[in-house]
Amino acid sequence: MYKISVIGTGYVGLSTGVCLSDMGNQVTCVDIDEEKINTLKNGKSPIYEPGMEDLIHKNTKADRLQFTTNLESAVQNTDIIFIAVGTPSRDDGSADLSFIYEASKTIAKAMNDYKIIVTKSTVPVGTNKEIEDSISQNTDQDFSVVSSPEFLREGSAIYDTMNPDRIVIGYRDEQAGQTIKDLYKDFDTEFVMTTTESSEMIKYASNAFLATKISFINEMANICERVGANVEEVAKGMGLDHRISDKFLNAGIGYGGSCFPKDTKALINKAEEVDYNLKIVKAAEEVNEKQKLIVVDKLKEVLGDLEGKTIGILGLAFKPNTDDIRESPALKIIPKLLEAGANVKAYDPKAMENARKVLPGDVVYCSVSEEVAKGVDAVALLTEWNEFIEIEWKDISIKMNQAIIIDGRNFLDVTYLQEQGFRYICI
Ligand SMILES: NC(=O)c1ccc[n+]([C@@H]2O[C@H](COP(=O)([O-])OP(=O)(O)OC[C@H]3O[C@@H](n4cnc5c(N)ncnc54)[C@H](O)[C@@H]3O)[C@@H](O)[C@H]2O)c1
Ligand SMILES: O=c1ccn([C@@H]2O[C@H](COP(=O)(O)OP(=O)(O)O[C@H]3O[C@H](CO)[C@@H](O)[C@H](O)[C@H]3O)[C@@H](O)[C@H]2O)c(=O)[nH]1
Repeated sequence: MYKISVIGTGYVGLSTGVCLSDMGNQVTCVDIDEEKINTLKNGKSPIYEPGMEDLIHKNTKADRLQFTTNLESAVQNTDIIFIAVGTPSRDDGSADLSFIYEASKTIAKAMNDYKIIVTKSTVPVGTNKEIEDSISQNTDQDFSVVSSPEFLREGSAIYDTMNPDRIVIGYRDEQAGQTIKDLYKDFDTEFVMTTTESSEMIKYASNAFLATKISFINEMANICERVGANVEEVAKGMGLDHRISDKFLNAGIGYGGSCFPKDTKALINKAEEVDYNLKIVKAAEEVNEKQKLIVVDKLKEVLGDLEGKTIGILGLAFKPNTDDIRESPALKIIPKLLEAGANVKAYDPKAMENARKVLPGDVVYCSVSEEVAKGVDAVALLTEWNEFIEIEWKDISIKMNQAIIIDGRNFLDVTYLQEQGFRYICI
């Protein structure tokens, strides 16, 4: 049993803290956001993540998990400190590391004996070394810094934390690296024991590769459309080759979320810093930006001028099973539709509260998906929530001005929809 504190209660911090406590460790989760900590103290999760609240209840009840805003006392009462604060994009694409350095400084000043500090946040190559330097400038205590990037996906954060494909541990101090490995000794997984620099690069290279894979299949989709091929069948045929694999070959309106857009930008920025032109990742990003707006182009193709037309949007989150809307394609598509003079009605099972805070005020939010269809000229599906499959499309078509569906995620059953009289357009 280890005494652990986790700094930051976002997707990564909360999943790390909750899972480490479920594994029998004593865990204190810390955040500077009092509202989040109060929510957590009341047994609620500040983010929508399947299974999260159950684990919060179970482990707080077992007295293994607590929440606080007091970073100093959390540091003093624990031996291993995970940093899981945000590393958002700056305007130039570089990673904003101010939360990392702020947290490192506070940790250093509070340290009362030897600590292992583990960086879970995604940080550019070289940052762990800088964290080490920053801490040693602010303490006389002995400590080790270990890099252990996180690979969880939102929407399956608990499952991914408990069942990782690999655990990467970058270290300078071998014993500290082994201690972190020991934390996960019950996991049946591969451990990559490496330097902090390689560990940092593994995270960025993985995200950049996955983003590139998505942009690649989206470009294939765009060619397929022009030559009469079906990208779904092309992806299936490609994916059967084990060297390619069928994962991350779903064509659609591009990737969003809090990681791929920000991490590709940060990697490009890092490459520029060392005088290297990262052509492939730049192209992946460029393709992705264009891909998001394909829905608008398709709506214009079928409806002509969008002025005065009403569009129903199904899905606002950047992917299903999350309420996260960071970099969601919906945030690009909806303003474009409004700019073109269209009226927009929208529904998302979990993300409407977050969307309301950032989308223009003239979007009309609906309480159920069926309401979105009433009186619209077309429905555009932007997130593949399972509940959209169960919609009684037959009853819906009669409520629409025109029975047109643009499926931005190639998700719905084309044969069934065409049988119901829909004009079905996908990617
Ligand atoms: N979201 C994901 O799916 C995911 C997956 C893998 C890696 N990552 C990486 O993990 C990091 C965290 O991502 P996230 O989405 O969980 O972040 P987030 O932005 O959702 O949450 C970060 C939290 O840290 C808190 N915080 C900031 N400074 C603090 C301080 N000094 N003390 C205590 N709390 C502080 C904030 O209040 C916030 O609640 C990022 O680097 C991200 O790139 C994210
Ligand atoms: O075939 C695919 C797969 C995904 N996406 C899109 O790609 C984005 C990202 O999806 P996903 O990777 O499932 O979600 P994230 O939660 O952003 O997770 C990614 O980013 C995290 C943060 O770094 C990493 O930890 C994860 O390993 C990595 O998958 C979403 O908009 C998806 O709609 C596609 O368009 N096509």
